[in-house]
Amino acid sequence: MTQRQQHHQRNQKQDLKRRLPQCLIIGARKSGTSRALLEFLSLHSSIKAQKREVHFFDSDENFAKGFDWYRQQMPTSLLSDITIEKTPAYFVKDKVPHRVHLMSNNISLLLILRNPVYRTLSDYTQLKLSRNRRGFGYPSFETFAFDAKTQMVRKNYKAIRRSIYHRHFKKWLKYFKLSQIHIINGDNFIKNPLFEMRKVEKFLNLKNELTKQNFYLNASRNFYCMRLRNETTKCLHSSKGRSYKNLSYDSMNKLVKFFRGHNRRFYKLVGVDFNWERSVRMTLNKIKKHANKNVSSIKPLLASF
Ligand SMILES: Nc1ncnc2c1ncn2[C@@H]1O[C@H](COP(=O)(O)OS(=O)(=O)O)[C@@H](OP(=O)(O)O)[C@H]1O
Repeated sequence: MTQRQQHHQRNQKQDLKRRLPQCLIIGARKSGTSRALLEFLSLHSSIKAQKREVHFFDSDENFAKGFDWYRQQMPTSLLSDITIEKTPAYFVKDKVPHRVHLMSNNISLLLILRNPVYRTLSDYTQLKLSRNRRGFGYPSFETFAFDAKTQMVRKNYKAIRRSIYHRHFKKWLKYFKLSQIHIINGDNFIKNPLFEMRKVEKFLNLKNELTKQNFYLNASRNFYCMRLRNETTKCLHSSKGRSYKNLSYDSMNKLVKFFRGHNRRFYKLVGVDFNWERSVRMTLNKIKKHANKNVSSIKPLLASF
């Protein structure tokens, strides 16, 4: 090693510290935030990610511990790296945007959003399976989502409320410029992760490192998995990429109609039309073809049922 290289290595070591994140993945829950986006981003050599959800900004108890405590939760990084933390609950919790702004007003924010109908079903399925695992039964999706008397969509059901994106997004726009928030189309991200990851690299001013070699479509999972640097492969946990069971055409259609206006308001806020209704309508049309109008299993987008 030359003297210059030794000097450079010494400087780099001294530079290695725990730093507050310069980028946050703020959500949304069940959109690919927790694993897919963070794992795919971590393939980049300049990304230093805390893999655990720290829940700093949404928990009063953690926030009271202060920014220095938060910094200590981060992995070590070089000055040239980008430290990232993700907690999907950040997107929907009222206090969070202000608290993030107190830490940094020029932070970069990543928000991955799926079609709200699929996100809602995914949210319900997650809660149902976790109750079932503990040996409890769980009421049907319709019991939660539709008023027993009127059969109208219950906007206060948590899984629905979390999918009314414009309401949550408005709170972020009070503190941050639209240009600071990069929205990833979660449905596209499932189908073509490289395309979406390249846009993320650009947004974060990272050099373009990710290539098609990093991703491959796993036939049995019907989802993209990663090829790591040491030539091994890694898919996400089997709890990611589930099928949603037993939703009728009418229930699904009711959800599509409910979200129509909310989606339009969101498109207007961000200046992008995500065309969510079109993609879910394609699923609906497939369901219609089933004689009994019952969906035995939906696996959106990549797989057919
Ligand atoms: N490559 C790949 N492999 C597996 N799963 C993928 C992938 N890309 C995106 N997704 C989608 O990620 C959804 C889970 O989202 P999150 O990780 O944000 O869920 S959580 O909020 O942390 O529980 C998960 O939701 P479900 O399909 O409902 O299980 C997936 O649709």
